[in-house]
Amino acid sequence: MSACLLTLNAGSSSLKFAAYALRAGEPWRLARGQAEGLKSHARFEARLGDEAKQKRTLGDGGPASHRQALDAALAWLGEKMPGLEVAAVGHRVVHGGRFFAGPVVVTDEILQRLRLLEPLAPLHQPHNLAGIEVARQAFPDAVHVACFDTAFHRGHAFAEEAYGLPREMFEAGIRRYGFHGLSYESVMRLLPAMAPTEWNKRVIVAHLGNGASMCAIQGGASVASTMGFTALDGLPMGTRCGQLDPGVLLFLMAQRGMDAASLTQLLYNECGLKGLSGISSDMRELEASDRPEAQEAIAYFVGRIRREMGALAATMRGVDAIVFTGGIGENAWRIREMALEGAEWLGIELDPEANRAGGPVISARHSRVKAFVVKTDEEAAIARHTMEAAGLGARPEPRAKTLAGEFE
Ligand SMILES: Nc1ncnc2c1ncn2[C@@H]1O[C@H](COP(=O)(O)OP(=O)(O)O)[C@@H](O)[C@H]1O
Ligand SMILES: CC(=O)OP(=O)(O)O
Ligand SMILES: [Mg+2]
Repeated sequence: MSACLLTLNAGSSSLKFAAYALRAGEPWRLARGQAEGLKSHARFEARLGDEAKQKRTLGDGGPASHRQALDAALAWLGEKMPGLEVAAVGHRVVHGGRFFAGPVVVTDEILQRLRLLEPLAPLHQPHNLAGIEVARQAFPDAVHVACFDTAFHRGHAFAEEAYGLPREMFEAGIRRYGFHGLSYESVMRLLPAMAPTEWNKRVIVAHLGNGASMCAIQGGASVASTMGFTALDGLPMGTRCGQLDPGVLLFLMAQRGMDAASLTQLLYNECGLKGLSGISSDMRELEASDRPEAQEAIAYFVGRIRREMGALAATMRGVDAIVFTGGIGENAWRIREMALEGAEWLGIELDPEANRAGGPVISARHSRVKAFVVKTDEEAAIARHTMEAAGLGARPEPRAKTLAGEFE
């Protein structure tokens, strides 16, 4: 088998992977798979070429670790693609901090720098970096490339990047970074074919997965994100709180004696859909439940999407297209319907039938603002960056900005 490229994408509830052939400057997908539902009911599914998808539970069908998921992915690749010659591995790394504004070839020194950011993305960064370590051992001759979720947002204006904190803290790197950048890049690559006149005007993309954020994109560039310094801010998520009054944290510390470790556990693992419903972090389980707590959790999730839609539209002085993506955004038509209910004031009118059918166009024909469902392909974004950074494609090396580390 000729040389190929692998991608690894550890999300907070999933591990997605793919294998690509290297053809004429573009990655050509050979196989893809994922372990998902890692926090509730872990399942593994994968497909080689046009073969039927293979599906099974992972472990005992309850929660599973990212390490179990990675072992299953590498075992499946070894079995289905024997003699696989891996020239490069592209890794999704959620936080690039101030250090990295573009993809970078991984070295020991870079790994060390990325480890400093683990406290800023505890649900992701440790798994991203563990994936790099395991893959470097499994494929020692391959070039390993880190591709960052934060990179797409690095051009924000000061007013979008800063918090209302003393200036010295901004300079020290305490600022809004934004995440899900690889997903937004992937959506923006697919959107021109669907929205030839709108894609480079004012677009709001809602990435609704286990992690969830929204992004204002103008002229093809990110101008604002609902996520900030960490992937806790903005929308509520599977187990994360979303936007929160910092006074709540002061109260919990002073009155309930909570420390950094217990607050980290609370805010990252026990809040959001799971905390509000007391049932599950998984939207499918909440949609299937008739308990009022499940419906209230969904109402809170949708209400915050509506608020952020208004806020991002205000940032861009209007909106021309809205896009839903991510596990929930692509599959949950009820959530899209609720999120766009009453959005005529913004110029958005839904076509309920098209929305139920899954789009890709879900706005009514006469709607001034167009609405779409776009299937994100973070793996393809990682593969393209990796080809370039590893020098395997036709295009030149991307700029990789390395700055001094404030968190050291
Ligand atoms: N058919 C569906 N209907 C409703 N929600 C769905 C559906 N399929 C997936 N989801 C939801 O998508 C979320 C996972 O999104 P995903 O983007 O795969 O996760 P991650 O953020 O870990 O990458 C879960 O809340 C899951 O319930
Ligand atoms: C940044 C983030 O929240 O990612 P995910 O949605 O994959 O958990
Ligand atoms: Mg994800």
